[in-house]
Amino acid sequence: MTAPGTRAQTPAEDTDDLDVEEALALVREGPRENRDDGADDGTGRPPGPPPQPSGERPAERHRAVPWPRARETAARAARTQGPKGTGGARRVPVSVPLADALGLVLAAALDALTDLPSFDTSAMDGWAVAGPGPWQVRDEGVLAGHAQPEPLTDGEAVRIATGARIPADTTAVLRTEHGRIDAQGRLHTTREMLHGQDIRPRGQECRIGDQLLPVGTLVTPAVLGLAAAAGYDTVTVVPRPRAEVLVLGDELLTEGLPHDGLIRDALGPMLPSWLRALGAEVIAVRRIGDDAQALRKAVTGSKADLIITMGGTAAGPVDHVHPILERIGAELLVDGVKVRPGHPMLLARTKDHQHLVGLPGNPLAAVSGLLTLAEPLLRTLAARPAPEPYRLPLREAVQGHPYDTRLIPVVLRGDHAVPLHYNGPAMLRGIAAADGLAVVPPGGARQGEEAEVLDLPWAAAGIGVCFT
Ligand SMILES: Nc1nc2c(c(=O)[nH]1)N[C@H]1C(S)=C(S)[C@@H](COP(=O)(O)OP(=O)(O)OC[C@H]3O[C@@H](n4cnc5c(N)ncnc54)[C@H](O)[C@@H]3O)O[C@H]1N2
Ligand code: MOO
Repeated sequence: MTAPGTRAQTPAEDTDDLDVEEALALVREGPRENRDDGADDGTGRPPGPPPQPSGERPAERHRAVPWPRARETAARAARTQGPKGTGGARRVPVSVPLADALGLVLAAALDALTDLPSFDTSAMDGWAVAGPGPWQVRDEGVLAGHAQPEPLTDGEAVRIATGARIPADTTAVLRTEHGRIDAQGRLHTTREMLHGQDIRPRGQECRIGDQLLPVGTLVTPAVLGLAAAAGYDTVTVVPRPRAEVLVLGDELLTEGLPHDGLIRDALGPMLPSWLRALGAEVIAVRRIGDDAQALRKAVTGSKADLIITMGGTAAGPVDHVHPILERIGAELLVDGVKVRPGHPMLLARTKDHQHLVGLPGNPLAAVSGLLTLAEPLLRTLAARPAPEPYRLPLREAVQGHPYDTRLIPVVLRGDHAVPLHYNGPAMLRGIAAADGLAVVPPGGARQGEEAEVLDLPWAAAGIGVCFT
């Protein structure tokens, strides 16, 4: 690996960060016409037969789908009949207390349960007055939250607080700063007054039964506030999809320093909170090791909507994910994706209303799988709106993979995406500092060229907001 100081001047290719397989694929880049399997890679370039990069199962290149198609497949897999307006989400709506609704999506329209305001109310601190001044001021004032005050008679005024009920026959509210009391105790206005001034009439914002927000609205803090104001204690929402995480690999330690060929599990601490940020409820995290029977039992016994496995997707002696899926008769919907890192990722339907996303074990490859397959699937299950795609110019050139999309950690600086180094499949150093991932098409991107950017859930929303 090159010392960090020498990297600043280099384009964000980092061939030295690539695994052997990726690096070989790069040097073996053939002419575009010699592309592999005839599949559309979303670039509009003509397909052709592939060279076989080393370390790849031959059959995999034929099954691997282009990155955009993998995302569409994952979104579609979750789409069946669901509440109208929720984009086909299949979950049965639930009623939850407002405190638990943040980040969920409304499965029933938010119709006002009351007029808002529900009574004529003062918009300002001052005096409620009746008729033209000067006015005789009552001794007793009117505060917010109190019972209906006595009606005013013409020429009478009463001290009133913002939000208090307006006495019957009030013609206007005079603000404190616009009134003057003379020596006889009479109230005068220092400004011209309009009839109805600073009175919020009942129903000004909505009438009972008005639709305030449609089905499909994401529940934000502001939506919670509106729902409360409109009289709701609970709202009807699409429930969080339930996710179960299966951590594979005998080499993983849960604490302490790596030793004797054992390494720290980096995905166990990362995935559950990331899944929650993507809208899931994580119902279990199980450590399976490299035990095929335990994996089978965990998969067949799971009650989750989405099972996520981490590791074991490739063709090694203890890579049990493919064999187990085959044995239980799961339907492979995506078996390899033309994306680096992460190409061995997979998506399977394990049974009705249950899917499994197999993330590769290399940590950045797992992130790639999470954003490529789990994100669209969870988003559709949760009926969340798809993020609006956006593109930014790259501050540095990024060398591409010859045939596959690359996902490169970037920080956003001004109007540019700055590619980060340490973006190799086994590295988390780049992504831990990143605001997003740039989507670099096959063949790469020049300096200044625009690339799509996938936001990381916490980059825009703030860490406290997105992990609810
Ligand atoms: N013959 C082939 N070998 C490999 C291929 C291939 O296509 N053919 N693909 C390579 C690529 S690319 C990747 S990515 C990995 C994917 O491998 P698996 O999904 O089977 O993952 P493992 O072999 O279990 O682990 C790979 C790597 O990641 C480490 N790992 C696993 N889990 C964790 C974790 N929770 N925290 C931190 N690190 C983890 C594991 O120790 C390995 O070093 O396969 C290549 N090989
Ligand atoms: O190239 Mo793998 O998919 O390490 O990421």
